[in-house]
Amino acid sequence: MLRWLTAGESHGQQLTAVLEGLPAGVRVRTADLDVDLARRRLGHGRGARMSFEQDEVTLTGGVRHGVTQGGPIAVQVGNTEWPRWQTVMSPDPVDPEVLAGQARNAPLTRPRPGHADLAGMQKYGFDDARPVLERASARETAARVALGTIARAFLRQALGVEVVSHVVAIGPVTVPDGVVPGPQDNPRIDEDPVRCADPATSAVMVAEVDDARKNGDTLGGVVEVVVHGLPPGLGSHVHWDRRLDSRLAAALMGVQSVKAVEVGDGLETARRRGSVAHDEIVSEDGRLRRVTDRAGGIEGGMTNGEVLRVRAAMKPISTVPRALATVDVATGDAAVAINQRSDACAVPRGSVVMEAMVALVCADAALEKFGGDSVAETARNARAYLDALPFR
Ligand SMILES: Cc1cc2nc3c(=O)[nH]c(=O)nc-3n(C[C@H](O)[C@H](O)[C@H](O)COP(=O)(O)O)c2cc1C
Ligand SMILES: C=C(O[C@@H]1CC(C(=O)O)=C[C@@H](OP(=O)(O)O)[C@H]1O)C(=O)O
Repeated sequence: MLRWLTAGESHGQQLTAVLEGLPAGVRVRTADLDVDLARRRLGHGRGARMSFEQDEVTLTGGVRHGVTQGGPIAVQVGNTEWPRWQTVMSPDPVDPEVLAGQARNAPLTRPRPGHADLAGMQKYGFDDARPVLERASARETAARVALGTIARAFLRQALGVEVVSHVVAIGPVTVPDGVVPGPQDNPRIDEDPVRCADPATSAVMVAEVDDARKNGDTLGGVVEVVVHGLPPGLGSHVHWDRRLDSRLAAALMGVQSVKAVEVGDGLETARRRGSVAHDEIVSEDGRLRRVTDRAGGIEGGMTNGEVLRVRAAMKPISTVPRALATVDVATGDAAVAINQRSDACAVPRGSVVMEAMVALVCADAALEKFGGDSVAETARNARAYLDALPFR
């Protein structure tokens, strides 16, 4: 079983992530993590913080000379902004007089509709939203992306699997049907300002983001993660919580701002008749193949050997510059919500986070099926399984 956990606050000293259960022998370097962390900071619509802050990544456990050792893998992602926050976010008590002189420490009492502020303050009995937003913030996704890079390296080296993603909608602007990136398409998609695989749609998306920003507004959208090369039979049809679709949905819904997940053609499938909703099976040169991939590569909660496709819908950012109505909980008076700097649209960055979550879940499902204390053993077990498949 693969397990992972993150700790750390948005303006804290660093994020910490631990990944446990990965076999030995996976080749991964700090520079690989840097690449994905840099991808997570890009995208038209990103906020100011993305340009001035850096992710300082350090592998502090489980990897030696560029190879995993079988033990828990620990990663730190340092915040280069820490020197400006070290008083306000100090883990140890600070002289109240010093703290009082810090504008940054002023209590945040105007909760943002759509953010975690109010519910978190009520739940924990805080009179300041600071501790809530510090942990609710999607800054935490940097730690998940770092772990996702390691899971992706395992999938590639054990099974030849590639995880890619693209933005399929920003606000009302949607890519045409049938745009599905190939296994090597991530670098090309990374070059697009909104990580859209269709250049014509990308231009309209960029204009939509510009228009929202000009009007003091924010946008959400939909990303699709596509996984090439998964063998059939990952996941399970026998228990609800072992189904791969339920695990993917939970992992994607666990990303800040995700409000819906679709597998394959998802909601559209529900509107179709059965005769045009499924993927018919044909035999070609002695191999079984699907004519279409409407199911997104999952049937009965298991991979079916086709390309896996899952979509996650992100709501618009809740720190809306044209601030929303709220109540100042310190006074009970009507107010406008906290409105600091914010992304206008985080969907392109979000797609890199969703890739990481899908890579982690697929790696977990692969280890459940094939096991292995070394990546070579996992690969050997997978090959033996594939060679013995009764219907290929
Ligand atoms: C990559 C990414 C970047 C985000 N950036 C912001 C942001 O700049 N401002 C903001 O208010 N929310 C941002 N969010 C969304 C909030 O973190 C999220 O809405 C909040 O934690 C409440 O959780 P919920 O939307 O799941 O209910 C971002 C989300 C992601 C995935
Ligand atoms: C820092 C990151 O994203 C942050 C996520 C976020 C939120 O509320 O989720 C709010 C913003 O932070 P701040 O309010 O300090 O400007 C984003 O910049 C990051 O992704 O690395």
